[in-house]
Amino acid sequence: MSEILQQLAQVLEQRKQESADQSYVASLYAKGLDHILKKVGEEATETVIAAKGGDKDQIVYETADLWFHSMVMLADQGLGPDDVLRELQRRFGLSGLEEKAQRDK
Ligand SMILES: N=c1c2ncn([C@@H]3O[C@H](COP(=O)(O)OP(=O)(O)OP(=O)(O)O)[C@@H](O)[C@H]3O)c2ncn1[C@@H]1O[C@H](COP(=O)(O)O)[C@@H](O)[C@H]1O
Repeated sequence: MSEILQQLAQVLEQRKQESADQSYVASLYAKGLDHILKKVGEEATETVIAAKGGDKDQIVYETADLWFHSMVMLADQGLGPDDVLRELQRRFGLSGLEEKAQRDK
């Protein structure tokens, strides 16, 4: 399933060469990092509201918007889904409580 993340990441890279009036992603790059971060914040808020509402379809829809805009932010910063997946892999099996205890030492 993570194949779609790789495919989307490729499209996001290609959109760096395209014009803002032909592509929504290119228009986000053209508006700059602050605008992309504003979209990430908006989509995060909409995801929270959807989860409070409890409608499963709406939660999936808003989370997809949040993941998509987060991926645009990563691409803008020269990063991609592999970087985040590697970090999740590194954490896998390490209890959040243990990790916090190590950090607080
Ligand atoms: N997955 C997405 C995707 N998810 C959401 N969106 C867009 O993100 C926007 C969501 O923002 P809002 O809900 O705030 O709607 P809005 O008011 O129109 O947005 P703003 O004008 O405020 O930015 C909508 O325009 C959606 O169409 C996406 N746009 C593109 N993609 C992927 O990116 C690819 C490249 O897109 P283009 O660059 O547009 O060709 C597409 O083929 C898709 O795979």
